[in-house]
Formats: sequence, structure tokens, C-alpha cells
Amino acid sequence: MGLRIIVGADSAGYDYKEAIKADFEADERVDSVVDVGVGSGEDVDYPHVAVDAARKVAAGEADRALLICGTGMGVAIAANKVPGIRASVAHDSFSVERLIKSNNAQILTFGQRVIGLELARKLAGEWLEHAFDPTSPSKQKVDAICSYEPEG
Ligand SMILES: O=C[C@H](O)[C@H](O)COP(=O)(O)O
Repeated sequence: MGLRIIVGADSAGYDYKEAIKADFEADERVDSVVDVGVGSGEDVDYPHVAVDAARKVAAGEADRALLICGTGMGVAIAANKVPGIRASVAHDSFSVERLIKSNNAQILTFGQRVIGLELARKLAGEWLEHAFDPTSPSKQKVDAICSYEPEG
């Protein structure tokens, strides 16, 4: 079974979001792609898009989200406000891999003003390959992160 992915961006990340969304839609490793915006010409502040996407992931409506803003930092900071979500910017191959394999993060973020489009597309493709191994030594560290979540 393929991945259910959410994509989202503010206006500073719109172009990359559209390009990578098209890549995902053509990728057999992806079962579904849901776009939470922004749309063309739309201007929504990045925290609202990021939290919308993160809430959907936390609710189990998708497996992962890829969020894009100018730097990737704002959407990551906002997404991490949602309980249960682990999100980070990663602009290199090793970090993208470890974000899944070490941190079991559900949300990857990019900065359109920071990396080139072709690198972003390549990293997004690599991201689909990685899976968290719950028998790995990383599991107890992720569990420790989760132990600091506020009581629900
Ligand atoms: O982290 C924030 C993003 O980069 C956003 O796209 C731009 O935010 P700013 O307009 O506040 O710099």
C-alpha cells in the first residue's frame, strides 16, 4: 500500500508545492495526495496552512505531509505545535533519511528561497523511500520525545 500524503505551502512555497505535488501524483509509491493550499494567487500566513496539514496527519487522515514556505522553518515550527507531530526542515539527503529513520517524523519541510527546485524534487522522491523501523534503537528516543507531550 502506498503513502497518503498532504502537501501545503504559503505563497512563498507555492511553486515548489505545485511541482512536487505533480511528481507525487505520478508516483506509484503514493496512493493519494491532498493539497491543503495555498491556491494560486492566494495569501494565507504559513502557520494556518501548517497547522491544518499537521492536524490532518495527527488525526490519521494522511501518513505524511510535505510543507513548503520561504525557509521551511516557519511551517515546521507551526506544525510542531500540533500534539503528536514531529516536523523539521531538511535540505540534504542524509537529513531527509534520518528525519524518518531516527525521528519517525511525519512532516518534512522545505524552503523555496533556500534550495533549488531540482534538489527539492529529488529529496522529496528520496523521502518516499524511507521507513521508520520500530525495532531500531531509535525507537526509545522517539518514545522519549513523545513522553514529553502534554497530557491529552
Ligand atoms: O518561516 C517563514 C517563511 O519563510 C515564510 O514563507 C516567510 O515569512 P516572512 O514573510 O515572515 O519572512
